[in-house]
Amino acid sequence: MMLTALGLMSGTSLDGVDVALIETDGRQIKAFGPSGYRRYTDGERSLLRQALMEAVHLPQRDARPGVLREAEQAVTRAHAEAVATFTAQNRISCQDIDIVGFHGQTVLHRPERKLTVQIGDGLALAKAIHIPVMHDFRAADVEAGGQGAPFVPVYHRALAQSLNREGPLVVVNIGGVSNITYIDGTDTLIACDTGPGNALLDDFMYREMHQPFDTEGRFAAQGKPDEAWIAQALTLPFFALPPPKSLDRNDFAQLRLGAMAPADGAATLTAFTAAAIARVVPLLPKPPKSWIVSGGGASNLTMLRMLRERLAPATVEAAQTLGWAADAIEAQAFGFLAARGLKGLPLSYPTTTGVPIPMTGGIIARP
Ligand SMILES: Nc1ncnc2c1ncn2[C@@H]1O[C@H](COP(=O)(O)OP(=O)(O)OP(=O)(O)O)[C@@H](O)[C@H]1O
Ligand SMILES: CC(=O)N[C@H]1[C@@H]2OC[C@@H](O2)[C@@H](O)[C@@H]1O[C@H](C)C(=O)O
Repeated sequence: MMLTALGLMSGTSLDGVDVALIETDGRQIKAFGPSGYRRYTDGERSLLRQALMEAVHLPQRDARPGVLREAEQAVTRAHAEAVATFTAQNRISCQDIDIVGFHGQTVLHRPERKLTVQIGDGLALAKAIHIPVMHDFRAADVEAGGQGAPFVPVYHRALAQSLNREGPLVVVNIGGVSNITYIDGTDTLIACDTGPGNALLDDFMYREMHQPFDTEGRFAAQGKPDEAWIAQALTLPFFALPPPKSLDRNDFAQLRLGAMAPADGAATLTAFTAAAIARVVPLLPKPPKSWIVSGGGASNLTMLRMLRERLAPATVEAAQTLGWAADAIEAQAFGFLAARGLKGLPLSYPTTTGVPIPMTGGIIARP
């Protein structure tokens, strides 16, 4: 049975809430609906930054000490507003939506402690928007011993079905953190986080240039990467680990650039993300022939150029050039995952998160 699912994603970049509608049976994509975006206000973003700092000491998934309670309420409210605006603008009635997939905001990811925390109140959201809400997608996976991330691979596989690209094909999502899905035409999906995405660069741009990000990579284009710094950073043990593996947004936040001009700093961090993605190639069964780049990083032209240099002779294409809605893919994915969760289909596999057996997940809250 086809479902109309609305996906809501608030990623590690802390920029805002992506909204996307999708028609799917959880296996195939029947149609894409519209997508939308609700930016976090400066106040919300600084509350979320405080919540990330406070979450470092969280003992368990449902604890909400200090500012975390207030941050959770803000996340829920922002999502409710995002849905209200989206449905009004697109003249969609809440009765037309079967399920909402609500990722929430990750504030801590420590799978080795069986702990991954996404704040956002599923029940309060369901009551506010009058639609059933699926949430807590990652909990069952980490509880069973999986990494709890990445979860978009099943959706990347569904998207890739419509493509005619020479395999193996990799879809790489460059958000706050980067992750890949390796698809070789067999049933086996291989996936992992690869290292930084835009988060280090965003934090650097904010500190040095008082800008939220490096628009189209124009600033980094004026600088020169410090290859010795990148080679040193790539000696961190994470990069040599085989997939599956996952990261917390702030796992590399302690890395410090040496003294260099700001443009060289931006170039170095952009090249570090590209080099960390390329570092995964020897850890895959075969070298990929085609790469498709999604997430906000696909809008960074310097990032795309650096990826092409490091992945040649493989082809590198931005998802939007294939007609995919690069910025909406993760929101679509959580709509798709909600449909899968409703049907009890696996959300994660031993080869995507390291969970011992294919695992369904998500908790449903009804209005
Ligand atoms: N026009 C642009 N030019 C350069 N970079 C951009 C542009 N638009 C977005 N970005 C980058 O993409 C980031 C947002 O990416 P995205 O929305 O994919 O992240 P996310 O969903 O929060 O992260 P994650 O996938 O880690 O959950 C911004 O913070 C910025 O670094
Ligand atoms: C714990 C968590 O929220 N991880 C995010 C983060 O952002 C990118 C990368 O790290 C990925 O592993 C994941 O998000 C995507 C949507 C995923 O699960 O596939």
